[in-house]
Amino acid sequence: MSLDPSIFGPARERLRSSRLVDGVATLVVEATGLSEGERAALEKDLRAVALAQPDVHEVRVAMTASRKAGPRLIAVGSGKGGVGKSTVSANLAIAMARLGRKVGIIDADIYGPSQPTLLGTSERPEAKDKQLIPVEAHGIRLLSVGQLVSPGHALAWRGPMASGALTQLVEGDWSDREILIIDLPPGTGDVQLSLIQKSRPAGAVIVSTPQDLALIDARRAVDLFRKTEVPILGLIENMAGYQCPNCGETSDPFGSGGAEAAAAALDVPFLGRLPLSASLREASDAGRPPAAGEGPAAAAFRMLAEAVLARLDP
Ligand SMILES: Nc1ncnc2c1ncn2[C@@H]1O[C@H](COP(=O)(O)OP(=O)(O)OP(=O)(O)O)[C@@H](O)[C@H]1O
Repeated sequence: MSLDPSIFGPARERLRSSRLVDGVATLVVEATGLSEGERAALEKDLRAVALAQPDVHEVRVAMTASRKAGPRLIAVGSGKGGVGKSTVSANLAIAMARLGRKVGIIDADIYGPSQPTLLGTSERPEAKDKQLIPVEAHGIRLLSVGQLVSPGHALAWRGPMASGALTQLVEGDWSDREILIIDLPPGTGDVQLSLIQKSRPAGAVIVSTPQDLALIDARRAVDLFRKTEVPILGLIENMAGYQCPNCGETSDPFGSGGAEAAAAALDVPFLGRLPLSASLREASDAGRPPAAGEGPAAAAFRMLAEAVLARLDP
């Protein structure tokens, strides 16, 4: 025997079967595309309706979801600008590629798209059947807002125009990629919110500097990802301590451990730190991402990449 689907109202659209045997109702529900929260709410509603039926003593709900093929997204965000989010995104992507992953990067920073500079490429993407084909650089693929507009113009964009362009980037031809890093615009406003809702990242990385102010901003980023139910893979502390250009030694003129403590207080994993380093900045500005080379910076990014991947696939 089965329950009459109409008792479930609009939720019946997701109901695939509703059997009733000896007072036990078994509901099979199609949950593709729903967030954890939406699934839980749907399950609660269905359960309540079924339990209210006279012959039902127990309800079992089975959720099924067809896994969408394609890359998994990792959003890299920061509460404010200038903390090194783009630098970290680019080098994480390259370090992951060097660990054998097929990686793409979406530069969604409408206020200052810097990935073409960081990756040293001025190539423009071609379009095939209205779909953008990402360009290749340092073993990864890239689509950037910066490739769609001339420098300095992105800033003037308003809501719908910006989100139209961002949709084009997200819907580019990423079919052969396993992982897509998305370099979000700095901050925690509406642009970030709608991009996260649209692209549904599998996880998020937050970049912060050790200064108190930036950590308050990191808290905002944490709140944004919690609100959108994106699992936070962890916090990366950037510009932590000062690396002497002569001897390579790192000192902590402003004290150390702030971000680690903040991560603990925010209840997010601490993924590691990168020192303030003149050579890192020079190489980045010149389009030579340190993660693509050898040396301490490459090793640091490799460790961060491993930490992120370990959280993504525990
Ligand atoms: N660890 C570091 N040591 C030295 N300089 C760094 C470090 N990380 C980033 N920078 C430099 O800081 C500047 C800002 O970095 P980046 O553009 O990556 O930050 P962002 O958070 O993405 O900024 P925006 O919000 O403006 O996009 C760049 O000049 C970059 O080279």
